[in-house]
Amino acid sequence: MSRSPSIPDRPHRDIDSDLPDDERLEALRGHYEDLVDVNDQLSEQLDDAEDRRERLREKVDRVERENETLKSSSLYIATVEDVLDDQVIVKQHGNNQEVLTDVSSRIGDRIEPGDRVAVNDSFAIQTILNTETDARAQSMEITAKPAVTYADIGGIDEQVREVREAVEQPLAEPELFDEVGIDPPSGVLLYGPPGTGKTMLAKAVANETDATFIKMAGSELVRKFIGEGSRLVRDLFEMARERQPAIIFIDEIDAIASRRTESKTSGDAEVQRTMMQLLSEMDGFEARGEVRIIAATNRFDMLDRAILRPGRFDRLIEVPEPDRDGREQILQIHTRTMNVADGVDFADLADDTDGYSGAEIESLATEAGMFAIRNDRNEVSHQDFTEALEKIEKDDSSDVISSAGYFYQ
Ligand SMILES: Nc1ncnc2c1ncn2[C@@H]1O[C@H](COP(=O)(O)OP(=O)(O)OP(=O)(O)O)[C@@H](O)[C@H]1O
Repeated sequence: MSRSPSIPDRPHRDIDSDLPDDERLEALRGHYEDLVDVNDQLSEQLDDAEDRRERLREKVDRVERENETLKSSSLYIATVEDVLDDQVIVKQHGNNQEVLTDVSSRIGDRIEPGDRVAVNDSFAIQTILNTETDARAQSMEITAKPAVTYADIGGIDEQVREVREAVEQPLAEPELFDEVGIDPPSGVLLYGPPGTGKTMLAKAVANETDATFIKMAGSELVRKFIGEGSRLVRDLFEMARERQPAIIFIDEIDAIASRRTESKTSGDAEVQRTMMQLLSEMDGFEARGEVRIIAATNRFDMLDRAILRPGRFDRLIEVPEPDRDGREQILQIHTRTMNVADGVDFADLADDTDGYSGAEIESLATEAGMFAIRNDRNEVSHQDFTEALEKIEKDDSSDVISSAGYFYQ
């Protein structure tokens, strides 16, 4: 930018009043010319200043437009690896590319190794991500005290008993384990077909022990938050420690802990890293602490055996499809708040729902209620249930039911 021109001195002339008139007139004319000269210089400077102002205004407009574009364009997520004097090393998520990038003083003063940042195409850091924008908050479901109780779970009494023993007791009566001198199971793995109550079981323990329920889905870890997996696993355990007593529930654990495949794509390496992080968190875990870990899968066959070693998921509980009595119990649970007619025969319906999971029985009850509404009744009859059954069978859900067994064998 050009430097500001100096303001010309004010013209000054001593005019002796004793001078003859013609000489005084000459001197005054000279002074007048000096003044006109200074005036011209000042007007020129004024024009220059206005030009400069105009150019600055254009520059501000351009910067504002660029700023708007930056705000609305996509940015990449990266983690700060190291902070140097006026540069930082960031590692882009997903491809793990490390880049040395300049950083403005506005951001540089606040940045620390480990921070998550948003970078643009040229890796310039645009912003430091705060917890609201953090994937950690989006990837976990956190409930202070879930509403599910053991009374809401039907047909899997033996599994409820086992879960209470392996998860609830160490939280509620840790002294029992201290006195006997044994460690409770580190992690509990629930396996079985979809919709059989695995998530309900984990929630019910949290309810019973007044523990915070923190759920993370394995599939989301590797599909939705690419490049974030191992960090999120670390965050998951950290969050559980902050909020203990807590139950960590990792659903679809097979997504991060499957047996290694032959292919060595970067996606596999990422999944592998996420699993290693999970194993290392579990290995460094205080078994008698106030955080319990439950995982669930309906692909037990696919699991990497490394996660089942002692000190990891060392208590396996199979949660099967409900048997006939179980189905009757579940039907009763899911019709508790429904206006059911006297003639509804739950034993009969239990016979007709062979192969149904708890979730499917719940949909059957809802569907029966829909039939009653469609027929302008506020009471649900036995026929509503049988029609609902026919509709569900027609929708071909039976194929899904019969294939479920194959998955978790
Ligand atoms: N044993 C059960 N007793 C009562 N309701 C059940 C039972 N099993 C499943 N349900 C109903 O089905 C819904 C889904 O069950 P839940 O999420 O616990 O299944 P899941 O085994 O975790 O399934 P997924 O493997 O698909 O995650 C529950 O909200 C509940 O309404």
